[in-house]
Amino acid sequence: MRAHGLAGTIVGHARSAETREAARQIGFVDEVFATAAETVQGADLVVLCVPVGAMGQVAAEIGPHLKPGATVTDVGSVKQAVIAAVAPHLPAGVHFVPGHPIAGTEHSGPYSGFAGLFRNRWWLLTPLPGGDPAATAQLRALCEAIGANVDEMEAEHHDLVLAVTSHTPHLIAYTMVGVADDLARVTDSEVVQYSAAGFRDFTRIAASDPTMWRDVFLTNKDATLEILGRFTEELFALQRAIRTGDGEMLFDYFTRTRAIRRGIIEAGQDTAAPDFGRSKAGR
Ligand SMILES: NC(=O)c1ccc[n+]([C@@H]2O[C@H](COP(=O)([O-])OP(=O)(O)OC[C@H]3O[C@@H](n4cnc5c(N)ncnc54)[C@H](O)[C@@H]3O)[C@@H](O)[C@H]2O)c1
Ligand SMILES: O=C(O)C(=O)C[C@]1(C(=O)O)C=C[C@@H](O)C=C1
Repeated sequence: MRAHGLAGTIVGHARSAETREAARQIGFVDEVFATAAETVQGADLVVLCVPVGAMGQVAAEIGPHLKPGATVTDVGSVKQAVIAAVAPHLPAGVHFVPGHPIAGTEHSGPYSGFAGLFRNRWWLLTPLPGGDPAATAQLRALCEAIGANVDEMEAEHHDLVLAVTSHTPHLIAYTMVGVADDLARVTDSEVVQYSAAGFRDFTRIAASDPTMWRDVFLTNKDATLEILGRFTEELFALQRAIRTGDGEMLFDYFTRTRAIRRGIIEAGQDTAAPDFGRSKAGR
C-alpha cells in the first residue's frame, strides 16, 4: 500500500516491542502501538494479520474501538472459522469483508513482507451475505491496485478449494520431511547432502510457521480430512501400480498431472518457474 501510495497513514500493532521496532525501522508503518485497541482508533480500514486461531481474540480487543463505517478485513488462510470467530465482535455499522491473498512464503515476521508479494497473485474475498457491497468493491479496488487479481466466493467453497491447493499439500510436505527425519538408515547428513530438488521443495514448505499451520489444520478440519481421504486412496492406487508393475497406469497418471502443471504455468501463476519462452511458443 505504501509503495503504491494507497494510504494516507499506515499504523500497526504487534505484541512484541522488537517486532514493533522492526516494522518502524523498515518503514512500512508510520506509527506502531502496543495495543490493538489504540491502533484501530479512527482507522478507515483494519487488516487482521494474525494466525487464524488468534483472529477472534484480536477482534474482541478492537471491536469497541472501531470507527463507525470502518471496514475490517483479514488475510487468514481459512475463512469459515475466521468469520465465526470475528463477526460476533464487530459492532453494527462496521463492515466486515473477509479475505485471503494466495501469496506468501515460508518466512514469517516483518522482514518477510515485500511490496511485490501480491503482484499477479489471486486475492480471494468471501463477503458475508447481506454485507455492504460498497465496502467489498472498495476493498477489491485496493487489492487490485496492489497488483492482485481478485475473485469472490463463498467461505465454505474457499475452504474446500484451499484444502486442495494449499492445506493438504503442506501437510504432505510436512509428512515427507518427517519421514526422512525418522528414517534411521539414512543419516541426517545424507538427507542434507543429497537432497534432490523435489525434496528440497518439500523442505521449504515444511519450514513454514508452526503456529500458522497448526491453526490452519485445526480450523479447516473437515475439508482437509476430506481431501486427505482422497489423497490416501490415490496413493494406494499408485502403490498398487508400483507393486504390480503397472507401468501404463503410472505413465497415464503422470501424463495427467503434467498437464495440470503446464496449465498453472500458462495461467502465469508460477512466479518461480523459468519460462524459457515456452508460453510464447505455445508449447
Ligand atoms: N505466510 C503465508 O504464506 C500466508 C499467506 C496467506 C495468508 N496467510 C495468513 O496470514 C496470517 C498471518 O500470517 P503471516 O505469515 O503474516 O504470519 P507472521 O508470523 O509473519 O505474523 C503473524 C503475527 O501475529 C502475531 N500474533 C500471533 N498470535 C497473536 C495474538 N494472539 N495476538 C496478537 N498477535 C498475535 C505474531 O506475533 C506475528 O507478529 C495467518 O492467518 C495466515 O494464515 C499467510
Ligand atoms: O509459497 C508458499 O510458501 C506458500 O505456501 C504460500 C501459501 C500457499 O501457496 O499455499 C500458503 C498459505 C496461504 O494461505 C497462501 C499461500
